[in-house]
Amino acid sequence: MRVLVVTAVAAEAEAVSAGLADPAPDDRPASPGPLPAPRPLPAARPLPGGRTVLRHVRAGGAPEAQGLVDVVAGGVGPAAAAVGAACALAAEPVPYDLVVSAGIGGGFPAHVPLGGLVVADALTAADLGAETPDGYLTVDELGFGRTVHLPPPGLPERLTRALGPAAPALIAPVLTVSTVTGTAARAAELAARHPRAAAEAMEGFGVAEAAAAYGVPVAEIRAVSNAVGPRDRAAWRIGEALGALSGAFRALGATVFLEEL
Ligand SMILES: O=C(O)c1cccc(C(=O)CC[C@H]2O[C@@H](n3cnc4c(=O)[nH]cnc43)[C@H](O)[C@@H]2O)c1
Repeated sequence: MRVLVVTAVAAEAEAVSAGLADPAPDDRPASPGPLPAPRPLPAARPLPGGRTVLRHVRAGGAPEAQGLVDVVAGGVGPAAAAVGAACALAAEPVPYDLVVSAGIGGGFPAHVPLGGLVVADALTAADLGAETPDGYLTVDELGFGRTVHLPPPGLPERLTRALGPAAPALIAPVLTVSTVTGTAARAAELAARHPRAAAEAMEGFGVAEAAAAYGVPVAEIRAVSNAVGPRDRAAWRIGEALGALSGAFRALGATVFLEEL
């Protein structure tokens, strides 16, 4: 497996990397072993915009057969994320098997608690469309573009199984927004339009657009740092969410990312 993980900010990339580099707990299924600590990509392949790739390689075998997870902080928002993901995809001579959008996110409290994990079964652009006198229209309804990318069938379930009971995750749509929801009215509007959505973040759909352009499957994993609703920055539990993100990638790095998906 060759996996590209795209986060928004460096703190998220470091949390993912820390999880990947951490030994798996004893009660996990036997695996070839944890991915070792990351090393920076060779300077010959820097990414534009000062983006850095953290590379985790499974030791042994020929270079082209090695399991590999690259982690890059692409930037905040769908546009930066799409650029970051596309640059990383373009820089890698051997194609990736999977691109994962990962990071912290807002959770819809009816579905997921703070610190909880969501594995997306749909990566949905929730504000890519037009307001009309008759309501909101998505770009698909307007007749151009798309607003939803889906992971391969069964992948969210396999990822969730690999997370295991220590890091239980909900499988549900994750919304991508360009503006963090900050009012109850906006939260209610999004929930009415996307009743199954469990989380919102700002990058998944952008990462998915880049992955689709390269013909690579996509997934999204979010650790909930705050509730979607009235803005209360003091109530954000960023440390807890980053810890949950590390835990998730600790489990995935020890098992599923080393196998065929
Ligand atoms: O301040 C910090 O220490 C810090 C550490 C890590 C990450 C952050 C971020 O602010 C990351 C921004 C990132 O988080 C996603 N996010 C989180 N909550 C929401 C939300 O309610 N609605 C939308 N997006 C959210 C988003 O993907 C941002 O890119 C700070």
